[in-house]
Amino acid sequence: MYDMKISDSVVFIGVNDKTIDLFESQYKVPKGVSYNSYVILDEKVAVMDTVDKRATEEWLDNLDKALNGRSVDYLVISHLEPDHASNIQRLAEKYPDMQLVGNAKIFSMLPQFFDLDFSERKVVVKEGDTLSLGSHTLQFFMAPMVHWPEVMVEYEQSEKILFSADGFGKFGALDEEEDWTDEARRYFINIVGKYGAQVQALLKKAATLDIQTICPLHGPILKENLGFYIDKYLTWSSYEPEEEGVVVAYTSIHGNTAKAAQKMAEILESKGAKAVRLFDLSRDDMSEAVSSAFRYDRLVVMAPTYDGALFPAMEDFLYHLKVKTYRKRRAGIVENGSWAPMAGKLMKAYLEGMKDVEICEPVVSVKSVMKEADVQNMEALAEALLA
Ligand SMILES: Cc1cc2nc3c(=O)[nH]c(=O)nc-3n(C[C@H](O)[C@H](O)[C@H](O)COP(=O)(O)O)c2cc1C
Repeated sequence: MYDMKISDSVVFIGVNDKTIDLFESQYKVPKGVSYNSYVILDEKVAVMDTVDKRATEEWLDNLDKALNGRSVDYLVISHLEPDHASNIQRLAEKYPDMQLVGNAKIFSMLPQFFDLDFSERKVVVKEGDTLSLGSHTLQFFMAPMVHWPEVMVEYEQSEKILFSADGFGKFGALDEEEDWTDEARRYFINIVGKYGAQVQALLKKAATLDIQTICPLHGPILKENLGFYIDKYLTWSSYEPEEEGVVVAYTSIHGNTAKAAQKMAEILESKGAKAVRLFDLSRDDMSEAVSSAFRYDRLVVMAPTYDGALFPAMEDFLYHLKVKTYRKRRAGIVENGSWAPMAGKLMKAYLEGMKDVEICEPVVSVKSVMKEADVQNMEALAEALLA
């Protein structure tokens, strides 16, 4: 269990969800996910975001315990995505005197989600505004498109805490301690990855603050070695590769491209590739393949032709890379086909549409079963990739 203690006045009231099958209906979360929420107990009491509707009752219990009979003065809404905002109306009904704190965009979007008149209960904040709770003061910073348009983060000045919304979030429930980086990367690349420029803008603002604790809306509270996490975010949001290495992402209907992919991995290893990660896109986790493609500086895509098009899992993979604005990397292509191979041309078209992706030659064209000439061509491709 991660240590989620912040201080006597700032209390974690989030909930683990270990029964969810797919986060956002597409990401496998074998270790679950947490919906984080916090309460600040001062002269005034502020709740920092709510949780998913899957976690309402446990969250309300946690809140009750933390409040110890007190009432809530403010609900700070940093983000309207339902995994954090589902309980706004429930809390507003429970505490009729509670005011809602958000920016103009939040209040313009709020009626889309809830059928309650909040007009008399709004505290509208903008960039740099502060809200005093007593000895604690919240300062608000707008973070549009990280990764919804209304997002803002809050900095608590006395304890130097950044409430970072979805920034610095990680998959995994909090009773399952594991390395932060892989699951935080998978979360970032797949969910926030398209918005690198907006994340960079937020990091610039954060750099002006003295931050001692980061409280995200998913995953552990970050208390030590914050430079490490911020560095990772700087890298991921700038689309720079994190490490040298090659992702070999393949699809195969009958196993021949799979064999060629295995051979490609062996060739790359024998030629000194620092790391080689092989992904069967039909079977391995797609979000892991996508985040690995961003982790390493080189990629080989290998796929058979399927009804004059790409095999669907490869189409899906390249679509994800395109949407997440994959760039600044070196790539190789191996196609397969038995009568009119098209996969190479189609994969090339995807990669050519991406910024600063250098496509290495030769594009290897296997005709059904890999032959010695194909191996030689793959060796030449590996050399060009690793050059
Ligand atoms: C349903 C289906 C559609 C295919 N469509 C094409 C095609 O349009 N053009 C082509 O050259 N080969 C086509 N193929 C053949 C495969 O691309 C080819 O046999 C390839 O070697 C399969 O590689 P694999 O063993 O890795 O699945 C098709 C195969 C199947 C099963």
